[in-house]
Amino acid sequence: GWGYADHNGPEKWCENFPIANGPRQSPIDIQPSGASYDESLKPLKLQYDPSTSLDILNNGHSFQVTFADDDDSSTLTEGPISGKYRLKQFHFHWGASDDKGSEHTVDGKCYPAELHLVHWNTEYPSFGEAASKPDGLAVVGVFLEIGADNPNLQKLLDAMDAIKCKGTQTSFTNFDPTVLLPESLDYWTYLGSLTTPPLLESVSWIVCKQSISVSLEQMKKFRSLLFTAEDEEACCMVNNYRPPQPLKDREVRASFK
Ligand SMILES: NS(=O)(=O)c1ccc(-n2ccn(-c3ccc(F)cc3F)c2=O)cc1
Ligand SMILES: [Zn+2]
Repeated sequence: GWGYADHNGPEKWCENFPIANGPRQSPIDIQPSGASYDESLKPLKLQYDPSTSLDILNNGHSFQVTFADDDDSSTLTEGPISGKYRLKQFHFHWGASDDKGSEHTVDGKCYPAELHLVHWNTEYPSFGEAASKPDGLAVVGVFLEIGADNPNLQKLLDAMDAIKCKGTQTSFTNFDPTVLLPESLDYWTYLGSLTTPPLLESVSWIVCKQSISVSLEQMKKFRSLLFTAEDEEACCMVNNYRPPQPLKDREVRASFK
């Protein structure tokens, strides 16, 4: 299966997923000077109900917190999108060292990690249906920057001992992902794709300009997770990011001046 190693990583994905070379692939390098301020863009409206958080899982590519999405308890509205999108899961991408790890970059600057909050358009009957539609998904991206210990990450970090290996999961309830958002919700937005296979071109990307902090010790905890299952030779879960892809015929809009 696909992964992030030399034999199965981003440069090889096109062999099984030809859309990897498609017209609206993600991530991209965001160049603020090339983004156009759009006064019609609304502030993001994120309304999350902590009782919808279900569990935390190591899926062999990242760790993700999954949410109950059978009603409109946790939604994203306004921003660059029309209609209502339900939160399905959030996860992270990170590096083996602090000089890399994010998927989006800003004028070529990499961050040590990037958070993705994945939502699907309730116009469609399910996540799976929405994932194949050009306006089916909306992902909010938040950069993590090395700094002070971030207490809002602690609950996630404490759960990591229980999900060290691929295929492990544990209950993860009463978590409000709002605590992971930066104080300013200024954002860049563009039309893109999932950044891992199946690389579907169904994502309205919303990348926050402001980052949140993560300490060096907290990053070490992320890097203690494993790509591998219990019965396999251990391989640290690091560098689980796709590099920036060609912008091609797309514009990036900014919600701020
Ligand atoms: N990194 S990201 O762009 O936020 C990202 C990358 C990949 C996924 N992803 C992987 C498999 N799926 C998926 C799961 C169930 C389904 F029915 C359809 C999917 F595409 C998915 O949404 C979800 C989010
Ligand atoms: Zn992601």
